[in-house]
Amino acid sequence: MGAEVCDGSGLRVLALEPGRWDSFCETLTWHTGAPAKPRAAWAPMREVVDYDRSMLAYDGEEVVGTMAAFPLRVTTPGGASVAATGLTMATVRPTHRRRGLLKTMLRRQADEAYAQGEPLVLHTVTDPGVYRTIGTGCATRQMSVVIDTARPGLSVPESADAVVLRLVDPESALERCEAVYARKVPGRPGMLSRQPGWGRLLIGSPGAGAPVLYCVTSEQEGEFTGYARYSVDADVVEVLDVEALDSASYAALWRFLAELHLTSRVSACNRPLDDPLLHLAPDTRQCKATVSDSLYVRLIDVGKALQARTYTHPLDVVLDVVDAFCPWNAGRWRLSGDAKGASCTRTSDPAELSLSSAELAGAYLGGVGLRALAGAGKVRELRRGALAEASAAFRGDLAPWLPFGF
Ligand SMILES: CC(=O)SCCNC(=O)CCNC(=O)[C@H](O)C(C)(C)COP(=O)(O)OP(=O)(O)OC[C@H]1O[C@@H](n2cnc3c(N)ncnc32)[C@H](O)[C@@H]1OP(=O)(O)O
Repeated sequence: MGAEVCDGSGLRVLALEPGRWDSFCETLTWHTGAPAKPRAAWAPMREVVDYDRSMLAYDGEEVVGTMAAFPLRVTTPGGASVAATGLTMATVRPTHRRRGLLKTMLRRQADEAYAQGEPLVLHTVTDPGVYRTIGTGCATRQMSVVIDTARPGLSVPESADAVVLRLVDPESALERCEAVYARKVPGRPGMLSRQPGWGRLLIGSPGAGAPVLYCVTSEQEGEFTGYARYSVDADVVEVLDVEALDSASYAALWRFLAELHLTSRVSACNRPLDDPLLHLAPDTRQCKATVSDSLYVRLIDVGKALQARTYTHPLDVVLDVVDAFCPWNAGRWRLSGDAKGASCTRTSDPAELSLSSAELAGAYLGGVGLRALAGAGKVRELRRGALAEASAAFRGDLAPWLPFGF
């Protein structure tokens, strides 16, 4: 990545050199006012960051902007695994804000992704309104759930009694946990495959004062079938993650968490909106759930992106896309697809639905209905019936979900 002058005042954007990782992390902490972390806490990220695509912005010799990039693969509806750069840790020094620096960095990312044939970029963001200005849409939501375990226990199927649970050191079980996770990834849109360093990064490094992380694993007939990782804070079980290959193991793991001695609540901050967990509680009000936005998607190449997923019902529709930030996407596209595959090509046929790239990105993984967006005036139906057809075809059976932050 070469240098670029941002606004004629000497600002430059350069690729992050590997030797500057520590200063990158310290700068972003300083820019956001977040509590400082020791260098060791950031170290595992070194292994998974894409240095060529990560950026530092300079004013003279002074660093005034940061953006980290991670090479990721995301599951789309239908189970395809699509390469996509994940962008995060985007900060601009308070003295340099509102001068277009973030937009310059995102412009570089979009151009580079397009040149490399990547159909999407992914974002986790702290200010969605700012990212909306470049056409990103919120494509997944997550549920934070607190279960009152002082009330009746979870109602698990009898098959859970045959599941063998073991309490193990998270590090020693890491490889087997990652293998289970990898098998889950194609099954739900929004899930990211993890390159080796990510697993290590998630469980963190034990440090003085850090809560102890436990891992309970499940087995059936000698086969490793799942895991839950958690810590305990007073009477609350704080769940990091739970994955299982079958419903009996899943129920057994949650029952274990709910029955830990001297605890009265289980708190899991990131679960899919349609988590079967909600159906394990005998009393619906035992689970207090709150929903928040999670993964943001920017469609870099509308044609390639819409072809990289399948559609729940047969669909043939002409979309008129409004896209100021990636103008190569703007205009009409004929999208034809079904549960087996899709084609999306340029057309001069009359438009049947009109929407912005941000709305299309929000609906892309199947979590947001086009009809709901139309109800808010964000999608216009130009052929009667096109909205209902497209909305049903875009939606899927499972809620898309981003299982871990990047
Ligand atoms: C998940 C993570 O990224 S972790 C990092 C956490 N990040 C932070 O805590 C960020 C703290 N804030 C910042 O660093 C900066 O304010 C940023 C990165 C959000 C914005 O950087 P800037 O360089 O100021 O943004 P830039 O000038 O490029 O503006 C981009 C667009 O957002 C809009 N915008 C920027 N800041 C604001 C704001 N505070 N309020 C409303 N709109 C805003 C701009 O108007 C512009 O839109 P436009 O082109 O349509 O006018």
